[in-house]
Amino acid sequence: MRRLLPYLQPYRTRWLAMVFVAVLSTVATIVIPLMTKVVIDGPVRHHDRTGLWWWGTAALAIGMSEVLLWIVRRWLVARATMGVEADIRKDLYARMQLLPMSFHSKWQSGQLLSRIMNDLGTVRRFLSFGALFLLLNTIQIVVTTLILLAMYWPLGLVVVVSVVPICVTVLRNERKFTALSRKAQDQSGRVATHVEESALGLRAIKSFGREDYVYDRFDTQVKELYDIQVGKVSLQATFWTILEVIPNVTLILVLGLGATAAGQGRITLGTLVAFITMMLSIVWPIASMGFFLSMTQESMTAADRIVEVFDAPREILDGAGLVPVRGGELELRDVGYRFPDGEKWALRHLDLTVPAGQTLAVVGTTGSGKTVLTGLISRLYDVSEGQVCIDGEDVRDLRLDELRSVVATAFEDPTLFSMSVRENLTLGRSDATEEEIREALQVVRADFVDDLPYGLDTRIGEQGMSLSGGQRQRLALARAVLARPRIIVLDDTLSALDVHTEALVEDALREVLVGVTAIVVAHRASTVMLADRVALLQDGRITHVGTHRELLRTVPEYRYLLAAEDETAVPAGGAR
Ligand SMILES: Nc1ncnc2c1ncn2[C@@H]1O[C@H](COP(=O)(O)OP(=O)(O)OP(=O)(O)O)[C@@H](O)[C@H]1O
Repeated sequence: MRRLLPYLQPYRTRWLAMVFVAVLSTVATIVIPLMTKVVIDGPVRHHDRTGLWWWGTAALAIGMSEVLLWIVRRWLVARATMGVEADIRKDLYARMQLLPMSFHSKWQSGQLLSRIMNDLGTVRRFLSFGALFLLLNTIQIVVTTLILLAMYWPLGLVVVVSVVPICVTVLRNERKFTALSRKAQDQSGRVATHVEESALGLRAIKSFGREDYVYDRFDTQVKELYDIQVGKVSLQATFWTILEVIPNVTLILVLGLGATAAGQGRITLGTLVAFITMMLSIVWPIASMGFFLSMTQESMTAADRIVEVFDAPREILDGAGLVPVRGGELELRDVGYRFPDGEKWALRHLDLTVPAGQTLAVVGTTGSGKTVLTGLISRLYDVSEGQVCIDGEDVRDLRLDELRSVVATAFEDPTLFSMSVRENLTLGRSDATEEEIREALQVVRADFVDDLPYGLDTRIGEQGMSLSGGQRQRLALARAVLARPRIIVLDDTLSALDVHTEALVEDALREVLVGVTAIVVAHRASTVMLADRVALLQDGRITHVGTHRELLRTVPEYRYLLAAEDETAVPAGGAR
């Protein structure tokens, strides 16, 4: 929580104004019973009508100003804390964008969602009224108790003694409650993950008719959340009850002892009335402390969860250098990569050079490390050993924004965002002209865009679901082409296209690849033909590099991998 407090800094004037106004209204709350004492022991006792009017009017004025102060406080609350929530949320989001792929593959997306939405809301509620009431209630309880002690110490002592079991209860339950809060927050993250996954994977669930199975799993998760919440409420119920009962029992004692003392003339009637009124005025602050203390604990665990995201190591740090303005030669020097938790090397001892303007195809069995290799170029992952260099500069020494504007990647599984086709396309280059967008669409043969209801301005659904796999791949490819990179990385980007569309896109790509350094992950001979050379990746190692013809002639594994192409040739030959 302390770590999040600096976010209050820009709003400190409003926040302090809010606290000041609230403290003033608490002062009014405390003063009114004191006035009662003065009225009873003064004007009422002495039948002084004028004095009664004066004091009555003064009490009314203080009461009215208390109301006004409450209104002002409520008005200030939103202004003081909504901004804090928005600022933390923006920073948290920015942080999530900076965190490496290894972080995102470890963390469930629902956990991030629940932290950025629920936990932040909890912290904001605490900052806007939880912390405030904790402070106000404490001030009110302490000041009132001191006044009570000063008015008639034996009765004041009764009030002080009654605070002891309250403190004991709070301390005893605090740790249990904190643990339960954390459990509940983590579990609600898991529930959010489940909802998100099943919404995204609805097609697979429906096609296998496994709605019941998914529902049962969800039910188990929700039941667990329910049990934790009920546990939390039971615990709260115990200590809230104690906090409710103790001040009321104390009140009964004060009434009895106070009446006796007044009867014996040890205190005035005014003191007794003021005493009881003041005692009544702290019943709610004491009783509500349970609520505000649990709110504090909840928001502290929520703040912990938020800070965990801020504290996750960035790993992939910005370099200082600019990408040299040269052709874009790409070089892998003894590169190795191992996933942080992985035992096996995904890639090892990779030595490759792609001269500027040339295209290298990477062919390999599934799981051989092709995608990992493509991710190393734009530093989605950092090499575990060796170096990836562009024009002789280690990519880790370059500024990330520079690097990523020079290298464009299109993935096999294209991600399109819930925005217009145009916005999706210009993600890598926001200043692209209409003509350039059209050219890029022409390269990938995405004529279907003109048939969309609003053309380029059509908003495509979540993850572009309203488009076919091949259409999505072509848009992702157009996005990479439009970025006009010096180095283009295509990770099996044509896999979802039919043979004819693929051939058309390849023809156009051939033109795009002129003058651009490219790495093209390929499964089909026709795509391999785009490249000047081919590298065969086997089990994380490059075993052969050469032209397509050379490898076809000399490497049986390579022939085997592209065998599907030969088979497609057979029926054609057979038909002839
Ligand atoms: N996040 C991860 N953590 C640990 N291992 C991973 C992770 N992602 C991938 N791997 C492993 O790394 C290896 C290489 O994966 P990669 O995705 O690069 O294969 P690929 O050659 O692109 O396969 P495909 O052709 O099927 O896409 C695989 O053995 C895979 O299981």
